[in-house]
Amino acid sequence: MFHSQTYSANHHTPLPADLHLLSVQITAACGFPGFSAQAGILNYYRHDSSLGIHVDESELDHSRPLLSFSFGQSAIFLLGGVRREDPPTAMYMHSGDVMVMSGQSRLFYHAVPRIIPGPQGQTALAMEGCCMAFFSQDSTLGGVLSEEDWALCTRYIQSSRLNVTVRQVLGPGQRLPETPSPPQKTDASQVGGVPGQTSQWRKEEESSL
Ligand SMILES: O=C(O)CCC(=O)C(=O)O
Ligand SMILES: [Fe+2]
Repeated sequence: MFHSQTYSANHHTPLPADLHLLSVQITAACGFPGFSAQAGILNYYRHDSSLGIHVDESELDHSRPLLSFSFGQSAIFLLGGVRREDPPTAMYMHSGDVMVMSGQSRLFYHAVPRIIPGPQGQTALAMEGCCMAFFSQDSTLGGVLSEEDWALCTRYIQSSRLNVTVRQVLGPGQRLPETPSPPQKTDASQVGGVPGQTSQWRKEEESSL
């Protein structure tokens, strides 16, 4: 079952600057200027993983779009409606796909019931196309990954799916409460991060569909 999360003003790791810029550019191109990428959540899926039905409503401002980037193996994504019982539309999410949930769909129920192998060869290609650019020399993360680490990531993504969602948490004039939760685990997202923007890590959990 998916548990709701809360954002904290005092416990966060910075969001990678590249991911921030990419999110701002995609949302602007989709007609949503002024988006601020304030939080990121990473979902790791093995071949037998799933994500239960939920609505992303932990953010304080729901009027801003939510972006979802997919890498590695494919997924079946179910997009429902505002009510849990609304019949869902099933769609594939392949490596390199970006989904923008905006307007009404920002608060639609959704779930990931199945991970399926990506189209032959496309996983590796999308990895190269998307992630090489992400970790390129021009990038703030450039040079961070050794060849050995890169080989490890490539192997990992050949049997797993990685999904990154990027959200704007606060509307104009809104502030996060300070919370006493323990500091989050540190990771590569701290390199070249955007101060004041959050990166959270969520392990996927079994579906309750
Ligand atoms: O993995 C996905 O495609 C969906 C992730 C998701 O719904 C979320 O992070 O809230
Ligand atoms: Fe979600």
